[in-house]
Amino acid sequence: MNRKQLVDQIFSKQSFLCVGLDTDIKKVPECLLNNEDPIFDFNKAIIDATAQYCVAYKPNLAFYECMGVKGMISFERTIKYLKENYPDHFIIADAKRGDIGNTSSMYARTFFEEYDIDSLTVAPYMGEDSVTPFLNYEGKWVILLALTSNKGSHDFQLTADQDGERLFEKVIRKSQAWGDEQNMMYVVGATQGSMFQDIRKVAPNHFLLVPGVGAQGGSLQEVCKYGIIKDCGLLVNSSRGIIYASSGSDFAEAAAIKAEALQKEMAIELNKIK
Ligand SMILES: O=C(O)c1cc(=O)[nH]c(=O)n1[C@@H]1O[C@H](COP(=O)(O)O)[C@@H](O)[C@H]1O
Repeated sequence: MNRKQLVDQIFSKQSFLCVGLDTDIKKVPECLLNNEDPIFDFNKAIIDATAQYCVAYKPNLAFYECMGVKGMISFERTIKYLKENYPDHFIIADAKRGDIGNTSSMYARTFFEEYDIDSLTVAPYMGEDSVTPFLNYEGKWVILLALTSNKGSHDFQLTADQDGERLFEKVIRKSQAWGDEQNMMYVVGATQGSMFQDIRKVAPNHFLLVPGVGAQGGSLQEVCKYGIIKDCGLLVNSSRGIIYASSGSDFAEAAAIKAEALQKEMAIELNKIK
């Protein structure tokens, strides 16, 4: 999916919500546990209930890989279901990959050829040759970790060099020589608040994937105040806050209510940039 198609979806649906499919078998409601593939059935119900309120889905690979082959089958079925039934939704494989060039090429083949997913989260730590193999695919996106939502983001990402440039700024500045605004986004945690001002100084036009609203306590209003741009430039993710809104048999309806509430707030923010 290219940037224009993503932006068209955002404005037509009045939403820049990404629903995180962090599906933990230990949190799947009891009513599904005797099914043959409870993870897929849970995802399918969540997708059907929330699709009208969001523009993207982000399955996090950790939640599938931890179940071995069975988990990967649930992942593959989820991707296939999305592509067949909701082809306009942007799909993010949250796998945080990145390795020496020939290994990154294999990761790229996995997610962009075998699964044919729109985008992949990538860790920048190993530098240019670990990232560029992901950028050779027309219509596919690298989503590079820049300033993450967790406490540990302070350990390295905020450290400045002798010229005062912080590591997350260096990542964003240098990586702009590898990809562009049409094939590269950055991850910036919603918990970073006013730091979005600093992000927009180095990446004024790039799309940002913003996890951390909901369970991690980030503020959508604050993210928008400092981070929104003319064509929106934001995909805001919530996982647990939506998919585990209820642990009962009404889990899908409860997820829809949470997703709709976020979509309504997003519509207000989009109205401000019209
Ligand atoms: O790359 C990510 O998506 C990510 C980056 C980051 O800085 N913080 C972060 O929480 N994430 C992911 O975003 C999701 C957040 O989930 P919730 O906190 O349940 O909404 C998880 O899948 C995390 O792995």
